[in-house]
Parts: sequence; C-alpha cells; structure tokens
Amino acid sequence: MACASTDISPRFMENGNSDSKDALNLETIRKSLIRQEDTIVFSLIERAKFPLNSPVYEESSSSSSSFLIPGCFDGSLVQYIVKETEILHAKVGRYESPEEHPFFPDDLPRPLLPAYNYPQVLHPAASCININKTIWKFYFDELLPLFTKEGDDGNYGSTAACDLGCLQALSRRIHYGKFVAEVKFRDAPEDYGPAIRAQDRDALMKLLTFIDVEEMVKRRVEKKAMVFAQEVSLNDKEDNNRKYKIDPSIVSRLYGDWVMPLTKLVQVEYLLRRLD
Ligand SMILES: C=C(O[C@@H]1C=C(C(=O)O)C=C[C@H]1O)C(=O)O
Repeated sequence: MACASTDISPRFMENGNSDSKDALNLETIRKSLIRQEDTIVFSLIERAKFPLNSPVYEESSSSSSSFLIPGCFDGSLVQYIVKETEILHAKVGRYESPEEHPFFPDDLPRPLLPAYNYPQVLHPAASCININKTIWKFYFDELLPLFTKEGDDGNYGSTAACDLGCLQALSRRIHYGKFVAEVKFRDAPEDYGPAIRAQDRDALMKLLTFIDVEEMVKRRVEKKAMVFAQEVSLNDKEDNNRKYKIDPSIVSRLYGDWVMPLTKLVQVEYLLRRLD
C-alpha cells in the first residue's frame, strides 16, 4: 500500500525550528503552513494515481458492497482504514501532539510510549476543538470528485490509504489555526480582548483575516501544483504541451474555498475560548 503518513506525532515546530515557546511567532507559523502545502499537494498527487474507486466509500452493510469487513464493522472501507490506523497511531502517541486530531476520537487507546513533553503553548480549551467531521465531508463530497477520474481499477486498499494521507495532511493544516490564533492574540491582546469578551465572531473574523496573505497563498499553491504535478519529459516538444497529474487551479480552489476558510473557523473557535 502507498501513501501512509510517516509523520506520526509531530513535535511543535520541528524541522529546523526551535521547539521552545519563544519560537512561537507569526513568521515561524507561516513557514510551517508553507511547508505543509508541499505535503498537501503531494498527497493529492498520490491519490490522483487512482480513479475514484467508489466501492471504497460504500457502507459494508449495504447490499451492493464489495467488502465484508470482519468484527461487525458496517462502515465503508475508507472508514475502516482510517479508524484502524488511528487506533495504531494512538498507541504510539500521535494524538498527544497538539497538532494532531483524530477523525474517530471515541475510545482511542492510551499511548504505549512514554509521554513526550510538548511545550504548552495553547490555551487548554484548544483540546475541545476538532472540526474533522467538516473536513471529512468536504473532502469526500466535494473535493475528491474534482481531482480524480471516474472509474474503478480495483486498487481499493491503496486508494483508501491515499485518502487517509490527504485527510491527515488537511486536518493538520486546518487545525494549525489554533497556533495562528494564539500568536495573533499574543501580538495584539488589546485588539482581540474586547471581541472575545463580547463573543463577537464577525469582529474576530475581521481581525484575523489578511486578504493579501490569502491571495498570495492561493497563487503559491497553484504554482507548487504546477511544479510538483507536471509530467516531466526529456523531449522539449512534449514539455511545451504540459500535462499535470492534478489540475493546479483545483489546488488554488481547495485553499480558497475550504482550507483557508476552515483554518479561520478554527482560529475563531479558539479565540472565543481564549479568555475562559
Ligand atoms: C493563517 C493566517 O490567517 C488567515 C488565514 C490564512 C490561511 O489559512 O492561510 C491566511 C491569511 C489569514 O487571512 C495568516 O495570517 O497567516
């Protein structure tokens, strides 16, 4: 099977950055978001190797299902793979990381490994925010049909493993809004304080939105998709006729319609609880 994420329990701001509390600033956070764009684009490219493969998404209890999953599991193959992977990852501490959020949070096992001491940078209320249900829905209902071809090649296990990679990368990026919000609050508590005390969602949304940054993000992810997803050939003529493994404009749309709005939703949800 392909595509399972190897990044099991990321430690806040690793990959070249210090993990101390002092490293929490908008620049380091934005750097991490930029690096996560690469993971998201590559995960979509990996998923696009396979056609839609709709049997992966049929409930195993339905009469048309191609699978019989053991142990009274009546969900779809993709639900089964995500759920079982999360059980395994929970055992090795994935969900102890403040950057990670399970899609099936109920009854996850305790970690077997000794606890890693994550720096406490977020307000404790952060742990109640998990919008993975919304991410699951837009990914399967809206995004997937946009970037996969119709059809069925029988690679069901690999397809579901690739979906898992996409979901984990998107979930991590969107929930990073908690860190973005914390930094923005610390930089200007006098601006955010009154809107938080008034529980004014619209005012918070206005304060944390930077339209010019969002436009830049959309242009950058489209360009990344053009570079990462291009078919590379040694024949110059073919190069002039560029083909892409995924349509770069869909990546820009993914960010404009879902990733950034949902990151901002996480920011608002976090800020509403920031003074509890
Ligand atoms: C993440 C930020 O906050 C908002 C959300 C953005 C995003 O999700 O990329 C971009 C700009 C802001 O409107 C940020 O300011 O960097």
